[in-house]
Amino acid sequence: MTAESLDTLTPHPTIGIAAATTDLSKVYGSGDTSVVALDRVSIAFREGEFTAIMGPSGSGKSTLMHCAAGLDSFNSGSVRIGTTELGTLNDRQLTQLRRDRIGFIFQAFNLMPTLTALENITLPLTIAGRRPDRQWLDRVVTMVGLSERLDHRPGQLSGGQQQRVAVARALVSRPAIIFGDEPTGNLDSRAGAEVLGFLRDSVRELGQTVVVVTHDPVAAGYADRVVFLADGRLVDEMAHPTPDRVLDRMKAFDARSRTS
Ligand SMILES: Nc1ncnc2c1ncn2[C@@H]1O[C@H](COP(=O)(O)OP(=O)(O)OP(=O)(O)O)[C@@H](O)[C@H]1O
Repeated sequence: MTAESLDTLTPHPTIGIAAATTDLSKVYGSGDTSVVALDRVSIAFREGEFTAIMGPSGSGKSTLMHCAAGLDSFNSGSVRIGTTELGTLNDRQLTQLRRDRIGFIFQAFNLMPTLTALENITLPLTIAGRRPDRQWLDRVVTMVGLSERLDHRPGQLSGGQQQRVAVARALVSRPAIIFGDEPTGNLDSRAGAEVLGFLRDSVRELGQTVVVVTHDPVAAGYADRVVFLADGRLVDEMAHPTPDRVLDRMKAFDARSRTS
């Protein structure tokens, strides 16, 4: 094969990529007490793909997510959302980008207790001074099964329902990417499965890009691919994961780290 024909097979690096990091490094502290949380991590999150980030405790999962989502600063390398390099933005622009282009789902739901489910879902749009697209809002609310609960406040909803409100809130502004930090960590397995099912539906039916950090092989089984971190480095990747295969891979890492 000629170099020319090879080149035509190589996808353009920005097309179809919702977010990417290149040689991303993050160090906490300085001197003897410094910790390298991320060590030159390069990863791309393709549009319309569901990625799970896994790895042992302290391997850098949350740090990677926070840096990729513009929630945390980094020491070197670069992060982009779509074609926007985060390093070129000032604080105001970064806040705006997070608000308009990124959806967040946290373990602790982070809903406003005094607002109804509907008001919570539309809050990012209200803050941005945008009107909800009624059809889209209806589609999102129906997809997460909240049509009958829109007037309820978070305190009147189960944990699973509250997280579904958070999923709808993340989806409603049609962000370039949704980041979830242990989004099912506070839910029982049934409610967790529902929330993960909705996230997967949003990828399949709405073309949403989703990235979640998780410890749970069952949760990772909902993703299109799993990336594994260890000691701040990307060490492995698995396409079309199943919980059993993910568990086997994690056991293999554990065995290797015990013998090294
Ligand atoms: N604010 C901080 N100050 C100092 N060190 C930190 C800070 N936050 C994280 N670290 C360190 O950076 C490394 C990566 O942490 P991180 O929270 O990203 O890992 P994680 O894989 O998400 O862990 P877990 O699964 O336990 O949540 C760890 O060694 C951690 O102790």
